[in-house]
Amino acid sequence: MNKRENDNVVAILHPTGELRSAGYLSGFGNEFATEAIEGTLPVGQNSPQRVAYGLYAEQLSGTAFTAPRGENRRSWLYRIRPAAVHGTFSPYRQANASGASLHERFDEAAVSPDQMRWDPLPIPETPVDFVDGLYTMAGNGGSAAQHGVGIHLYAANASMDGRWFYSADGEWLVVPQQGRLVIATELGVLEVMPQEIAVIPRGVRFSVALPDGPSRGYVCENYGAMMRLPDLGPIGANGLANPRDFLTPCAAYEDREGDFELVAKFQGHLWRAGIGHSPLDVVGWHGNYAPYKYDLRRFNTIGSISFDHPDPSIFTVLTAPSDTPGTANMDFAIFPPRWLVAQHTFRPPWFHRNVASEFMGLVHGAYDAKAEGFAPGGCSLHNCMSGHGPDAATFEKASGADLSKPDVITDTMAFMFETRAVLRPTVQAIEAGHRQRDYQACWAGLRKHFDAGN
Ligand SMILES: O=C(O)Cc1cc(O)ccc1O
Ligand SMILES: [Fe+2]
Repeated sequence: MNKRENDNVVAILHPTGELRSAGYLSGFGNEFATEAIEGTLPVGQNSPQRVAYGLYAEQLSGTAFTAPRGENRRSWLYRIRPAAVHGTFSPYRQANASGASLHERFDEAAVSPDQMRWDPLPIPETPVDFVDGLYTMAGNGGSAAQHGVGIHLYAANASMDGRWFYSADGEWLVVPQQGRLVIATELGVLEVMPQEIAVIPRGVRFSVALPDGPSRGYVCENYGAMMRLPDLGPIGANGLANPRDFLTPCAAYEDREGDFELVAKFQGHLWRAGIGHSPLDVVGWHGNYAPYKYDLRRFNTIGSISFDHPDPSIFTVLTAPSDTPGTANMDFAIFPPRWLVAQHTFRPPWFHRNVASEFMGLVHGAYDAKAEGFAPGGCSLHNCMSGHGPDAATFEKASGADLSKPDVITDTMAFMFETRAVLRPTVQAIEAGHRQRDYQACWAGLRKHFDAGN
């Protein structure tokens, strides 16, 4: 058999021990086929008696075997050792000085209807990698219930070295805010910059390297049905996030042995097991269950060209359905640079209350509803029916703006994890030193303008 390395594979194992990107395949949820060594993938079947090059065949199922064809997600992996090969798991406690922890305990504090906001999570002063730097902010539902989300932040300054992580509890939407991430997964390597996102399916093992040093960002762990592109309705066949801009990595593997560690998130708890080899040993794979990345700057933003500010659903990048049609378990929406041209309209986001709950973050620049206090890396929580909207400074400015001219918002990238169920902040989030306890003051300056005679 011809054992030639695939020409598309730039480098498998970098001298520093890091896997490097071998390129990408384009499209959302496609049936992909990719091999780092030509001749790896069996032809016309999935599980031959003997796989090429002495590899093992292994199926990775992300949906029920019997899920309808349009929903069914699975991939076949051809690997050096099956995923079953590792030691026994014992409870794992994150190593960091700050006490930050990743968990699923959303019932430890009464959830108040207060609007809440936080400054960016401080970067650690001692070496902390992505796993040890994860910090759960809020969530609902859980892995046992298979619906809801966990919302986490990460702040890290060290690359994961000799260890890999996976979550059996949900898929991970990673939104870096500071620092590039090299996410080396079983199915290939994703390089993700701020203003890009990565999605790692439930169960896929990965490590995170930080080539730019101190890094920070957001994670939405989706316990429910997998995220997908929203339907476009009357928008038509194109627009918002276009499928071809989603990139899935080409196969890349390493054949590495040592005294390593596998960390799992399973039913809300972290576990560790010894593993004698790198689990990133998949030489080829095919299927439609795979990690992907997307550049948020490719989003085709659509808005009002007549009057009134549209509902933010127009900004949906990805949506994860619930059992109720039209009511998502979670939506991921962004607020990218755009023109504001609406006439006789208050152009920024309006004051509102929402049956859904809104967790917002800021990747870059400033957000058009908040003149001050919402910093890149910070976050806010506006829960079910809690009033919110532009702060007083934004209201005053926009109420007096000259609407004869279009206004362009540049240098911005805010986002929202919007959920059907109330987002319950964790005790560590409520008590955090970086929580802005005076957040409500941003609306206190909204003066009474009422004049019945006018
Ligand atoms: O609350 C927010 O800032 C998010 C938001 C933005 C918008 O343009 C319309 C509604 C909405 O909830
Ligand atoms: Fe809102």
